[in-house]
Amino acid sequence: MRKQIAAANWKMNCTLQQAIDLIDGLIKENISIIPDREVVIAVPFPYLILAKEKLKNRNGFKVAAQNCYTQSSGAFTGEVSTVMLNSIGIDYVIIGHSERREIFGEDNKMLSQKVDICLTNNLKPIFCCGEPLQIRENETQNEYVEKQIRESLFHLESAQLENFVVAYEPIWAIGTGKTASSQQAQEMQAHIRNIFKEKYGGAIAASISILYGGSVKANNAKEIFEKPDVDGGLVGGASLVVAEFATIIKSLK
Ligand SMILES: O=C[C@H](O)COP(=O)(O)O
Repeated sequence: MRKQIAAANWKMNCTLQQAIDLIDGLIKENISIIPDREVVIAVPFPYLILAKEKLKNRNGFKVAAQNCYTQSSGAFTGEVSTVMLNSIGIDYVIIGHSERREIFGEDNKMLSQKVDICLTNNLKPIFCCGEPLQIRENETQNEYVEKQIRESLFHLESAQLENFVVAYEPIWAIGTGKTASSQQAQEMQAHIRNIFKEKYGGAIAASISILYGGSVKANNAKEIFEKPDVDGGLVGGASLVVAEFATIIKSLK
């Protein structure tokens, strides 16, 4: 079911004490989450159980991992599997964040395997896509994003796309303070929905939550989120400040 989602991606930030303060601070805000909305907190692996425990009685709050490996278990030193994440009650996994693609060389094929293993182990992927600056300047961003989606997701059956979340994150807008305009976000997100419509039909396309990510802040979230194909945001820097993220949650439509 399509939901409006405010997702925090803490990335590789926070000591244990900072993580505790951040989650407690959010809880203290006492924001009530209505049924068709969700708040997802993607924390570093060491804090997953803590986040899960603290948020377990909070309606609408979900916990996400920021990555997973392609295999369920075995000799893969340093990796974390979706079987493990499922066993501690994690709800979502961010797949294919541009930092994973760029810094760790994750390609569309590997990401298709990560999506598969998430779905096998009852974890919902938040599948990230988005173009670098040069592609935007060449005006080939629509083809670029379509290729990312086609190569990583088009092998899925329609039923596997229930509860699926996509995050469009133009790389030139991540952590730069340079946000895509709400119009640019809407145009791309309508395009993404149309890609799913052509492959899977209108009902499936309409059921997918498509988030925007890239310098979402308290002062621009409302304008971006009110666009018809923007179902909330994947928020980096601003999710590390309680008051900022609380305002972003309240900006969901
Ligand atoms: O996952 C979040 C995105 O990379 C956006 O990060 P940002 O809000 O710091 O630009």
